[in-house]
Amino acid sequence: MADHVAPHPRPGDRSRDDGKELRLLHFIYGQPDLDEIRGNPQRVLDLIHKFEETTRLSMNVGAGKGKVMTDLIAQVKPQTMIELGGYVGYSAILFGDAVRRAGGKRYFSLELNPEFAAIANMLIELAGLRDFVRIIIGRSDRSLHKLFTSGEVTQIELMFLDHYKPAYTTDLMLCEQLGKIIPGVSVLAADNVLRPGNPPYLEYVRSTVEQKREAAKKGPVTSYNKEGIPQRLVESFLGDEDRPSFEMLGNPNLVYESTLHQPEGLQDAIEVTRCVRIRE
Ligand SMILES: C[S@@+](CC[C@H](N)C(=O)[O-])C[C@H]1O[C@@H](n2cnc3c(N)ncnc32)[C@H](O)[C@@H]1O
Repeated sequence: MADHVAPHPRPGDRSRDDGKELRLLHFIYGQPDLDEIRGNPQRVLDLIHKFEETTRLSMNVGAGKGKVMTDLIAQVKPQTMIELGGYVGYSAILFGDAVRRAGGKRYFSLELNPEFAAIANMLIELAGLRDFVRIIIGRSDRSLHKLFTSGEVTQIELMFLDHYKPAYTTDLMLCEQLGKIIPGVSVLAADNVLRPGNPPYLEYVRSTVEQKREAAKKGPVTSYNKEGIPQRLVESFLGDEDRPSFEMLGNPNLVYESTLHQPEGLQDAIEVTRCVRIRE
């Protein structure tokens, strides 16, 4: 391995490099009734929940917010869904299965950490979703750019944002400037907008066209806005010094309708944002 390649997980990653993700894989593949689990997404998810009774994985979207998403998937019925941040595959299995049941064709899971991606691939295979869910390893902005420029993805139908918190806004701006956010089609669902919180993203998707046009006068965005995002998250995954891979212009003329979906009893919520029209 070239010595300039940073190891995964990087310092600050919340996995704390304690091997719990590998222990999860052993726990699941060590089940005596493995043949009955094969091809059954719910059984794999149940085993992840069981593992979490003793070892907290901490980064899964979880059942409560997961239900918000599976309801949304049943309503939107995307042909293609993209998630930013796959971790060990919990959301890819839950949402990939829901997209398939809703008649969809493909689920892309974009994950930075190749070790997490390898584990997720093994669990997705066990769940019987190998031909449906594709994991793409790398940083989300470059992976999105490649998916768009290769023509594999022509528009955002439903995108789940659950990765490096400061990159939520810039990744959305990248989709906008490449013309992939389509009025009446594109829906965005962002996790962790209350806990730990993502004020720059909420401000962006809730601002008016006038406010965005005003902000755009300052020129392209070349760094991450980290205001109000807890420092431990700013230092996770990409690190405090990191910058977006592209200059982000966005498209200030896109009009969004954005609402918070907070399951009862949870402190966190998912922000669901629909692009409704474009202002000329
Ligand atoms: C909160 S976890 C995702 C949990 C997953 N969606 C679930 O609910 O099962 C965040 C993941 O995003 C990944 N990540 C962080 N920054 C990223 C980036 N810039 N591009 C792609 N993945 C990233 C991390 O490695 C981590 O696995």
